[in-house]
Amino acid sequence: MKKIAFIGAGNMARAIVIGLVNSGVTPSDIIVANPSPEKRLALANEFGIMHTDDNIKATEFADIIVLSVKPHFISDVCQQLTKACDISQKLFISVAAGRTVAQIQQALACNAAVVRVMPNTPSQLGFGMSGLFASPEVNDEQKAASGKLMSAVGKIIWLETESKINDVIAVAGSAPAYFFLFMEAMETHAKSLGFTDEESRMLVQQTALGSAQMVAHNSESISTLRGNVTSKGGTTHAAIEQFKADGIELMVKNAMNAAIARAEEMAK
Ligand SMILES: NC(=O)C1=CN([C@@H]2O[C@H](COP(=O)(O)OP(=O)(O)OC[C@H]3O[C@@H](n4cnc5c(N)ncnc54)[C@H](O)[C@@H]3O)[C@@H](O)[C@H]2O)C=CC1
Ligand SMILES: O=C(O)[C@@H]1CCC=N1
Repeated sequence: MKKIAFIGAGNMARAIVIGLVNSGVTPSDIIVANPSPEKRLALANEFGIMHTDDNIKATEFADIIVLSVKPHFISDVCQQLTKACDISQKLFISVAAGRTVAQIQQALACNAAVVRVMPNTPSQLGFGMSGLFASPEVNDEQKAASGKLMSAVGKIIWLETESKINDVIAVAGSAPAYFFLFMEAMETHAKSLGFTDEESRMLVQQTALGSAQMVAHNSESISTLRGNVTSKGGTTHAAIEQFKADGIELMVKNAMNAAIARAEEMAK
């Protein structure tokens, strides 16, 4: 594996670093740069990776630079990196939502090889789902390296067009939060039904885990799995009909489209 620098040591960088180290990448081949010490020191102490407060040093150390700062910092960070040694041969991987290849290359002041990745936080457990788009400047070796890097933390799909990144945001990048919201709502009502905090958490957690495992381990459609739980005229039927009457399909579609619209707006 090549040397990898993370610029920004927040949630997403942490998720990918944990996944990489757990998948066997040598910790001393990873460096994380962050101006404030807390998050980078926590990562360095927990996983034995290198750390610095200097983005340029991290960039000079690595072959692959993972841009993992908030979208509104991407341009400033890239402009700063142009002061590092020759960056033209490095591979830049951006996980930022709403920042295009063209914007990144403009800030880097060169037609650098850029792979846009839209990962999600389950990457920290090796259960990530990422969509990847490679700019035309990315060569076969760099494409393979970025695919290998993200495959270390979950499943990947390659995208033919950059705009599909926004669709991946809606279906996977933002989506863990949708499931958490649903689980939170169930947990809250379980408590109001009189279960203890611990019982509520376990009831919801184990049911979500079991359901996801059933989807992963069955070839039947998700719709069939739902049907198998739903006895005609029974309790599940009553619940599902209530969800439908309250407009769950439209709610989900509108929420996903809102994520896409926001990503498009952020790219302007
Ligand atoms: N959190 C998520 O579930 C996902 C996030 N993303 C993308 O990942 C990127 C990072 O998001 P999070 O990790 O959630 O944010 P975060 O706020 O947790 O982490 C960003 C980190 O960057 C650091 N930082 C700020 N300015 C910096 C600079 N000039 N140089 C170096 N580091 C700097 C901050 O101190 C912070 O630790 C965003 O662009 C977001 O769109 C993509 C997919 C999923
Ligand atoms: O909320 C966001 O903008 C980022 C991108 C996908 C997940 N978190």
